[in-house]
Amino acid sequence: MAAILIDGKAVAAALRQEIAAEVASLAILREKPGLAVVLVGEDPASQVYVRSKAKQTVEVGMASFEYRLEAETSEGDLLWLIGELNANPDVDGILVQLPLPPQIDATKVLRAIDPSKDVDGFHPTNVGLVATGAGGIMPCTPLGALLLLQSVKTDLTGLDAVIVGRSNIVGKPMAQLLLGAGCTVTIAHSRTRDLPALCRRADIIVAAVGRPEMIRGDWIKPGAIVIDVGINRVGDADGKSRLVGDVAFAEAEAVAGAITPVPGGVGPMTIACLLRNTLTAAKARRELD
Ligand SMILES: Nc1nc(=O)c2c([nH]1)NC[C@@H]1CN(c3ccc(C(=O)N[C@@H](CCC(=O)O)C(=O)O)cc3)C=[N+]21
Repeated sequence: MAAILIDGKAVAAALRQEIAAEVASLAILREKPGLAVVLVGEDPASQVYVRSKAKQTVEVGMASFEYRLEAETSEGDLLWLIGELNANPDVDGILVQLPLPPQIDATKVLRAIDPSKDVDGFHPTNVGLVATGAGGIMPCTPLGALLLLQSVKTDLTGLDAVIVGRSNIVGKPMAQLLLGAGCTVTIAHSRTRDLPALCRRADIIVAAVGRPEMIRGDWIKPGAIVIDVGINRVGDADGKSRLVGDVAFAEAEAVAGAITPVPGGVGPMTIACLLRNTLTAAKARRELD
């Protein structure tokens, strides 16, 4: 039996519609929510993401503020801009696109963002609030992955989840969200012994390692739900490039119960969740929560 294909594009579009409706009703009473995106340097992939973030922000009825700074921008100048955005009442959410150039300490920059405007959920205050189940802003990619899981199975209680990858951006916060949803969570990484055997026990696999097609079909328990967070650009034999995930999709699809594609899986959800976090932050700042 072939796997259910989890359509991230469709789930994200439905989520954006809900957000747009709520933004419209909110905007009757108050200023519309605003999202500021800061890009340092000219990384082409980052430029594509920033452009689609701005477009979708406007589409749901929010204000979009874009800041494109040259690659040589100093840490001090970036910190100054963040101070301005923290103080600007039209800005509800601030996102500083990662990675940052080497002269800038990303940790320092992320800590400078007002936690109530930290729509990426990367500030230690939000990390701590989410980890203790005390609220806080959830990071967009793990939140999107969780919503995709719940789109095929509403109750995840008691399921064995294996997350492959231990990054602060995906692996660790994903573990917190799955714990919160009642899963038994294992975080695997490059030093894990016998990763294939560990994965074979999982009801849920979340792949977030950034290695093209590393997770093979025979690592997957029949019927398991597979969420592929990886976005890897690889060169084809004919010289063209294409996007693949961290999961060998064709093999995995034959075994899994449900699986996300790349592209069209977690990626679109990341942006939809960014908009959701911006709306949540805007409501909190307007004391409508
Ligand atoms: N502070 C910060 N927050 C981020 O959330 C953040 C970041 N920095 N730096 C870069 C990564 C990457 N990221 C993506 C968002 C959407 C897609 C996406 O929509 N991808 C499409 C395909 C896009 C394509 O064709 O290239 C898809 O998977 O279907 C991908 C990647 C957010 N990031």
